Amino acid sequence: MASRYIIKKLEGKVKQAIYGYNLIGNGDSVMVGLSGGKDSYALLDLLVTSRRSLPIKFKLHACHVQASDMTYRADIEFMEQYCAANDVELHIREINVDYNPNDRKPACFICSWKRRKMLFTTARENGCNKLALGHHLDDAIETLLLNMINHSSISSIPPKLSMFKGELFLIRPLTTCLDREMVKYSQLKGFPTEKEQCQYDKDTHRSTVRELIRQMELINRDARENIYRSMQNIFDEYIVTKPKKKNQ
Ligand SMILES: Nc1ncnc2c1ncn2[C@@H]1O[C@H](COP(=O)(O)OP(=O)(O)OP(=O)(O)O)[C@@H](O)[C@H]1O
Repeated sequence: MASRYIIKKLEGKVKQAIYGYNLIGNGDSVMVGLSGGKDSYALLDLLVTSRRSLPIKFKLHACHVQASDMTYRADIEFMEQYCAANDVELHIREINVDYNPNDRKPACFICSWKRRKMLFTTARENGCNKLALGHHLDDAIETLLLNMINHSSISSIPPKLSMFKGELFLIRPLTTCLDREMVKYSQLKGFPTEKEQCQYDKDTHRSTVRELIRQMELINRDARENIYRSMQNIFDEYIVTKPKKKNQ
């Protein structure tokens, strides 16, 4: 009963995001970035379910990008079986991160930049007009806080973003889903976790922000959702604007 509830709840959240943010329409070709982790498997599975249940006709592709010089390895066999059984066209691509420890940029930054580029290229080569990523609510609020702390900006990862003058849209159908819900969903559906972790898999800033959010929940147990919703409630008159310069 509890498992049925969480599955239905997430199906409802994804459906709401699809309609509420106009993420997917008739005739769309959607490519899912499939890392082999719990979030992107859950995303792909929830989109497979949406395609069956919603009156929207769309094609599904999945693309897994493997960094040949990193140790992260996903279960490719499972991916192939899942995609074949669910009418999803799978594309496996390879990149070289070519990380030099003397570089100023961390390995994760270079890897994710090259991976993103490969996802864009593969989506466009296959006529996809949407690229779906498995970011969820926790990712959105962690990014918001990190951008405030590090870049003095109020910005996050939006549910829909136009790229290449509207030729491709980046979409995030899990935008209102919580990380703990994704963990549960993936366990219930029996999705694999990655076979081998990446050797650089330690974003200490993100884990510190995660801990900070847990502390915030001690003040208000709805802190997580409230921080997310605060991006939808910006009161122009009650924020600090930039002061005018002398000659303005
Ligand atoms: N190697 C990859 N190949 C294809 N898509 C990827 C890959 N890595 C990440 N992505 C996409 O980018 C999203 C965000 O990546 P991130 O590394 O933050 O993943 P995550 O939060 O650990 O999610 P997941 O559980 O899906 O790995 C993923 O959900 C997925 O859609």
